[in-house]
Amino acid sequence: MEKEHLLEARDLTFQYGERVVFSDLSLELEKGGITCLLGPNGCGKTTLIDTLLGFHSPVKGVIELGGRNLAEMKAREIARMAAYVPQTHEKHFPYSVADVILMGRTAHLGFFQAPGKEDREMVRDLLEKTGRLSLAERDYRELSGGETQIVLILRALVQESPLIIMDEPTSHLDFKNELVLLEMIHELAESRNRGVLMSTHSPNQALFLANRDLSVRVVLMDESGRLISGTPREILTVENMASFYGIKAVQLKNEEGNLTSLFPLEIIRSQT
Ligand SMILES: Nc1ncnc2c1ncn2[C@@H]1O[C@H](COP(=O)(O)OP(=O)(O)OP(=O)(O)O)[C@@H](O)[C@H]1O
Repeated sequence: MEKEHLLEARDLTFQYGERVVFSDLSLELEKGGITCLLGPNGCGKTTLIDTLLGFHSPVKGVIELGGRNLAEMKAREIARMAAYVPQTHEKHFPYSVADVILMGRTAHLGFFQAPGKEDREMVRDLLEKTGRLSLAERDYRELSGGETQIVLILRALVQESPLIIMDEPTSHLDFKNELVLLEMIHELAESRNRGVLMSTHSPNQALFLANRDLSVRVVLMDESGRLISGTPREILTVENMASFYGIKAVQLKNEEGNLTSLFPLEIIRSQT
């Protein structure tokens, strides 16, 4: 059966001035599929995400979102197709948490239309369902890093777009909330057929999702513009950890022999 692409990037090249961050990169994101973007600090994960969302223009290549050329789409059209959870978020105004989440509904409203009762109920239901109702009236500016991240994820969920793109969504989350988010991603992909792209520093998250029978792909980048992609088992090898991160890692497997995690042991120091 032909897979349904939500996003297709072909031969993308991006550079800041003279510095090429990635070149001739191709990527497809499908309904029900999860793509984990991994790579060392500064390799270009955020830059790639920003390019896929139209915040940066590639110097070469084409991005199609929902079958349309991204370069010709308006911000509101992009937001209906793809929700975005940023890594950082400026907090200038004294909005309540409920109001910040409500902003996720903007893509569905007319130009001068205010959110209605149904939109507010949707936000309330989501806060209740996720056990965060106590946050609803808090001043968004006063939230901790982890609470902010949760609110930005909830804002993306009410946007109800077929694709969700998250930039290191677990960077501030505690052990339990990391699992809560992974369960949410699982539900989004499996039950709601959404596509998910997330950058992460934890290869184990890709393995966690893949071991739950989801369609998971890993894209591994490095600072020299090298990029490989495949299933978590194909990409998360000891050899690739040495080659892309310069570390010696061990693979841990469960009783069934499935790879469950990678553990970094030591830095590989050159012999010279
Ligand atoms: N606006 C900019 N102008 C010039 N160079 C930039 C700009 N933003 C990022 N860079 C550089 O581009 C490279 C890729 O940065 P990017 O933030 O995409 O990496 P990353 O993989 O997301 O990093 P991290 O894992 O640390 O979040 C880095 O070398 C960074 O210093």
